[in-house]
Amino acid sequence: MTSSGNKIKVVCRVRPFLKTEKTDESVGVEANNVLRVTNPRDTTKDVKFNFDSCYGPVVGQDVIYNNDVRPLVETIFTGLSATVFCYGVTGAGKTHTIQGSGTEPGIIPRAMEHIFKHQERDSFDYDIRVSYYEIYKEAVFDLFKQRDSVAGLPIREDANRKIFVAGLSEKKVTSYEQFDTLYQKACGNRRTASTKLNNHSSRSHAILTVQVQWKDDIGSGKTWCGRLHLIDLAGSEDNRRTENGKDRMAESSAINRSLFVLGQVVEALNTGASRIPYRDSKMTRILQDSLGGDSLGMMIVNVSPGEAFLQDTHNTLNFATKSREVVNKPVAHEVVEQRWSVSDRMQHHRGMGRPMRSAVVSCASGTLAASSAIGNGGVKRGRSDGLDESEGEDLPLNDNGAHLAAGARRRISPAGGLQSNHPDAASRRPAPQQADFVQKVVTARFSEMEQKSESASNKIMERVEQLEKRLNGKQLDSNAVLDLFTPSTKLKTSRGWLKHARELEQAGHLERALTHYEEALRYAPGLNKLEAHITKLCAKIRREKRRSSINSHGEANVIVSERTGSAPIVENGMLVGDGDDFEKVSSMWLNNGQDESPSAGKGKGRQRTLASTLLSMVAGAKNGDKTGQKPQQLPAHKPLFFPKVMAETAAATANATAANDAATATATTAVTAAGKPNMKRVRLLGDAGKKSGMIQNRFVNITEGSVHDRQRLSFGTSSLNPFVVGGEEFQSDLRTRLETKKVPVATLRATKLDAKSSAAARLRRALPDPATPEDRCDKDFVLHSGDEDDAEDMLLVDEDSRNNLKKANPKARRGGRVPGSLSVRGLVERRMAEKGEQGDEGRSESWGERLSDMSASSKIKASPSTAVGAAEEKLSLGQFNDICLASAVQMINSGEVKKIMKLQGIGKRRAEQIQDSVQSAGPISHILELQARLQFKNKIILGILSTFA
Ligand SMILES: Nc1ncnc2c1ncn2[C@@H]1O[C@H](COP(=O)(O)OP(=O)(O)OP(=O)(O)O)[C@@H](O)[C@H]1O
Repeated sequence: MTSSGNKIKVVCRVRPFLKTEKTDESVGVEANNVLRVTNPRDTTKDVKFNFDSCYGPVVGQDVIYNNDVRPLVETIFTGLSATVFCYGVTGAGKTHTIQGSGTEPGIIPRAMEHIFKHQERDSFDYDIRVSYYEIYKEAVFDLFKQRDSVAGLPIREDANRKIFVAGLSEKKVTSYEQFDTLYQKACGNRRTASTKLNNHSSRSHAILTVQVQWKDDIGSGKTWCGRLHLIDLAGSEDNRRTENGKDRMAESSAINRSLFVLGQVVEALNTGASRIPYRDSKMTRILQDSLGGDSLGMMIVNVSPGEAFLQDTHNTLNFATKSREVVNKPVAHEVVEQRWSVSDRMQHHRGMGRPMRSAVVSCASGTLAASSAIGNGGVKRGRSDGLDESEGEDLPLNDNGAHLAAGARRRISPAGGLQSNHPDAASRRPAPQQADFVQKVVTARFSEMEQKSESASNKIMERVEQLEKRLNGKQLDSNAVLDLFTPSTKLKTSRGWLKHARELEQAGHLERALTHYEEALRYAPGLNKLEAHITKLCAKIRREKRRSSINSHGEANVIVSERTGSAPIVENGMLVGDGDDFEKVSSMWLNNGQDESPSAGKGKGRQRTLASTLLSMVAGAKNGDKTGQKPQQLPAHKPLFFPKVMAETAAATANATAANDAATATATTAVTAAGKPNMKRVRLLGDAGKKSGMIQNRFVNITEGSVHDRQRLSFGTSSLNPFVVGGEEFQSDLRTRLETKKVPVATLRATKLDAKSSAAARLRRALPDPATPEDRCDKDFVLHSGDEDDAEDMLLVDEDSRNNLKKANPKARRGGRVPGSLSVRGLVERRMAEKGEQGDEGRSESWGERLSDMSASSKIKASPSTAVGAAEEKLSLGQFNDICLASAVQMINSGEVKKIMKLQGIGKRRAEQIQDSVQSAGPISHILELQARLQFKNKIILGILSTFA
């Protein structure tokens, strides 16, 4: 016994070899308390284990009982609680030890006999009650009731934090015979099955609780209550050896899990952990008082002999050794008359009838005086299980798991009933001379408790009243409900959400996990770790979304993130914000414009133009548009990636009569630049010099839908590639990054030339052999930049490569398009050439007309559904290219209402509207417009948009 409590007593028992087993010397008892076991890792060596007692195979049931269990049973007559549990792997002899057989009765029958004999000897009037239940697959079942008719019973905690099984039947027993009848019947209800390792294997943990209650009518007049828990744990199983089928496996995993938790509880108790995981399994919850609680605890470790079980034996003994360190603080329990408890009040308030009126108060064992007992008036209930009166009286438990006893009154000397051999028994035995002192302590504690519970009760009542008022006034929102929860309920709820969140996260459902985590935080605000995890998870979700939406040009498609944010957030160089960020974004641009250095006067102008465009876009979006459609609601809870905002701006500027080319170009360029995860490009826009201007002109052409400069126009490749945007600083930065290979390979790879293109292959051959695939990507990227001049301007091609390029592609020298660049324009040309037509290179021809022309070409027109399918497939593979674009546009232009309906998941009328809208104008601007106005969700549309924007 330590100064602060009692260590759990650990007793080891080795069962004899069974007839079917091969005998050996691997396990043996060396002394009364030393067990020798062959080391499973090195069978030439032995390992020795020390326990309070060790019993070999020939030791009978009576020896163990009399030596170790009897003293513990005696302690219940001092108002203490005691627990004996058998632990070990399957087939090690737990049931034999605790239950025994007809010829060799185990601890339960011996303890009951002992209790009744004690009663006979004693002049006290003991009220003895038993309950017997099992935990099968994490559900509690009453073994005194028929298995089929009962559902799992809940485990609860009473006002004194005592664990009890709610609704469990309790039988009053007055003789051993009466108990035995009940017990034998109940044993038949227990789940057992035959496994390879045990013909009669227990599939559940079984707990018999004996409660002994008496009243001291001579001394203090108090009622005392002692309890004995006798537990047969199910054995841990190695399923490879048991060869369990599906049903047995399910049982086995529940058994193993609860035993694992038991191990964790012991570990936590030994290491002084702040949280002891009692609640992680029903079994540990029930054993809570016996493990580090206020019961006296004894563990019987059952081991099987023989080499075949060496590893199991070793594990069991290691666990048992650890368990020896667990310290309990036993207290004696007094049953007191109690006023209405908090839960009683609540019950009454809810109209659930009268509360019970007794409670158990614990007293530290060292200070408690022994009390004589006289039964008081009891609360009886009619029989519910068909048993006759002689079989035991069935009484309900109150919230505290206590009963009022009934019976005659007799006198006994306080210590008279104690015949303990237990070394600590004397010290725990209450001293009569301390009775007054104890009485005072108990009274003081009780009145303190009463006050506390009174004030808690009042608070709860107040809350309930508030809740009712609000419910009547229908003012209840979820936060109000939250207010009404007690802190512990909040914590429990939070834990529930957390548990689900973790499961979801593990299963890869990140977004659902996130909402669950957020719920958990709502119930338990201020959990820093949780907050940090949520932030991390958000970032992960965004990253994954971005990754999955990189198109073939390495550009991020328009991404709709589910996270909201009050301000634009820069993450990985990408701006993320919610719908309300329109103004913020525009003002940011405006500020940028104002902040431009004098050397970037032009840039400043552009920035301002862009800002005002954005503002007009915002106004347009908020006030509705010319078409008389309903004002568009900016998605409050659908945050937008920055590029989308920019894309909408581009659409607005393209359609606005007041918008000029410069504004359009700036907006479009900005869109492109913003679409890349490098905000430097955006900042550098103001510095863009001649080159930037040239590029802008291209955008003007593209956005306006006319072809000014065919030779320079190359859709979806270099012209739209943000890498070409920017001034010297950006370019040199890019070059450095390329040299150090820090440019994401995916980005570069996405711009790879079509391998089937012979022209591309020719060019590739002309270049020095790239050492790595990444290198090749670099080169391809360069080659695809449009022409040799562009490549040079971008500083991405070294001198040699440039010369090779010139040699391989004489056209490039003249500023012609690089062969193999499969642009839409190229396709148009090709189709026209096939048809024997000369393309009109005049400025008057609109891009829309050309695209329609192209759509009319047989290959694409032949099968619109195939084209759309191909587009979708390409998109899903991240290979969106010009052909996809053309196909998709063609599909929309072809006016297949049903297809639009299907793709957009919208109604027929809406689809017709879209079709009309598309048909009445050039495709590109309208795709953008539709995107902005109608909020297309389809990935093809988003793909198209990102290609243009
Ligand atoms: N001390 C003993 N003396 C004689 N026979 C024993 C002893 N201990 C165990 N046995 C026998 O060993 C076999 C397995 O014992 P038991 O069923 O008690 O194991 P268990 O640990 O309860 O297994 P499970 O966890 O699978 O229920 C039984 O046939 C039992 O009679």
